[in-house]
Amino acid sequence: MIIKTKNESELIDELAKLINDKSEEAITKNGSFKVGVSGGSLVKFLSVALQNVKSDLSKWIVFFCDERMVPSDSEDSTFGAYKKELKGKVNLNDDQFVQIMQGVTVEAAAEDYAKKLMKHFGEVSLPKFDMLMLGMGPDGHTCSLFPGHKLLEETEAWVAPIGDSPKPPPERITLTFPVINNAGCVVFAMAGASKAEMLRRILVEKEDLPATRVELSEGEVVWIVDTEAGKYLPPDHFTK
Ligand SMILES: O=C(O)[C@H](O)[C@@H](O)[C@H](O)[C@H](O)COP(=O)(O)O
Repeated sequence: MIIKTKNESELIDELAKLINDKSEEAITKNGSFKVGVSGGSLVKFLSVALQNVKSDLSKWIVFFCDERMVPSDSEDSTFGAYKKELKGKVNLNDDQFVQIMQGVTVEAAAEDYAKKLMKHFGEVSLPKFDMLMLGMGPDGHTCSLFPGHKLLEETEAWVAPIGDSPKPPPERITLTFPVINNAGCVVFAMAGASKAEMLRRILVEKEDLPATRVELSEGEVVWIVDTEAGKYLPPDHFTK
């Protein structure tokens, strides 16, 4: 589903509506909302959207779709960015974020994060997130899954280490495609002209890029774009 909005503020409203629906559904059914978040521009969108959701935030468990191997007080830390942006605005405690282990190798951090997922999801064949909020970079990457990288072919691990990320910092951990594509819902929220050409290549040309490979086995992928980001998409591509 592709939703076109006039501007960033409308985009944030649509994102908030989707979060309300998905979190309410999950909390009613399972008593918690297990959601994965990315870094980048999403942090700012969420810091506004979450002020307008009616969801019971105390029932949220927040995971990272990818995270950089840097201390949380580093400017590069996604957890650090959320702490800074949400502070005083959104009622999510630090301990509701499932954080990655720092000060160890990327391999050890990925293994530890997979164990943390197992603790929350049980010993299932694949964890099922209620929702993943993904970003897409100018090269079509999503999470820390970059074009042409061997991690695109990962079929076993839930969480993979990456030591050679083309986007700095080089050391990160990331969810893998089997986990991403098992989610109940994925949302990409995109604003600005810098996303327009890549969105066309992904959604119209369907070029084999990481973001194109996000295809859920059961749930729905929702793209929420503003006018600028969606300017090269044909009108018949929009659901709304
Ligand atoms: O570690 C990262 O780099 C981010 O988690 C990444 O996956 C992000 O979601 C995209 O790069 C999009 O970032 P923007 O929304 O800022 O373009």
